[in-house]
Amino acid sequence: QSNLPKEFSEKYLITKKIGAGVCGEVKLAFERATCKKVAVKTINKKDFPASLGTATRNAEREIQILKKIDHPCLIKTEDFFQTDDSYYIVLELMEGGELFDRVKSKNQIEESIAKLYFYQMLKAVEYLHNNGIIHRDLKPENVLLSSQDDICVIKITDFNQSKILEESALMRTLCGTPTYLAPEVFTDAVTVGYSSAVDAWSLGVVLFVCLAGYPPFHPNAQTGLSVRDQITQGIYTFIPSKWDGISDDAKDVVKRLLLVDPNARLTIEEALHHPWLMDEAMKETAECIMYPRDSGDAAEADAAEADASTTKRSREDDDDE
Ligand SMILES: C/C(=N\NC(=N)NO)c1ccc(NC(=O)Nc2ccc(/C(C)=N/N/C(N)=N/O)cc2)cc1
Repeated sequence: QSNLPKEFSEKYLITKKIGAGVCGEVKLAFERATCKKVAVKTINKKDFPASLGTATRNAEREIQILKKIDHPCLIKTEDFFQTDDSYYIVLELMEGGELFDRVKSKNQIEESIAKLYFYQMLKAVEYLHNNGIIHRDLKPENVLLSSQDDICVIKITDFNQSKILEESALMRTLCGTPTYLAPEVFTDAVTVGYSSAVDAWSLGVVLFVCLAGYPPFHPNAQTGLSVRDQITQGIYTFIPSKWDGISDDAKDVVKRLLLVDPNARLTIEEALHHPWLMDEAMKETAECIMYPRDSGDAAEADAAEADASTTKRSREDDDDE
């Protein structure tokens, strides 16, 4: 137990390490008052001595984002603590662990399950983009599963790389008439910079890995190209043995997300309207697990239904007499 803040260790009992990240680890903890299991993500500030300022600013921004977001497929945080060398984020425990480990253990995820997870990821990222947030680090390690079952809620986590789209002077300039505007203002990296399309690309890679069990861009690809060149040239292979059993619609979504030109790439909105996602049964399942009617409402609704059917039956009996 490194030097945990006193009020933290009074409230939580930290037990074992359950996940490890680049800038910190995830531990299983119990809230002493309720014995409820939680996850605690530790973010070490000292790991970035050079850019201590950045790490602190990043963590502050991440905590600001974590407090603001509210969606069934985005991680919920319960508490925050910090010492001079670490941040402690207390989160809901996602019993199913990370999608990364699920894909590794299953090798390939069954197409209908991959579609259910992908639909939830799209809804979560749609919410982020509608709230001016770009995640920028979507990967299977940052997609958590709510249970060991295949059919479960997924939640996106780790907003360490996220950007909040603020109204900028440049954005205001670009809204005005560009009569006197120099060309480089339009083409300058800052203008073209990160857009929400980066998240669509990443989701394409995540979907590819879920369906095929191997990443589209990887070091020992037969291309002899570096991973960076494979990505910038959009060169990847659908290995037949892995993709033969997978539908053409699924392949088409991947192809349209892994387009190098961000303007040609599917947006999250467009992906949600792709034929592969026009699957009412899947959407019904997703809505049901994302927005469970709590037992009270459900019992009430069932009672009302039962009541209605008895009334109907008694009317029929009357008719029979
Ligand atoms: C149930 C279980 N394991 N079960 C077991 N018995 N394992 O032995 C389990 C549960 C959850 C996880 N992962 C998990 O919760 N990750 C995670 C990753 C990142 C972040 C955040 C906020 N990051 N923010 C930053 N700045 N990052 O750098 C939060 C959570 C792993 C295993």
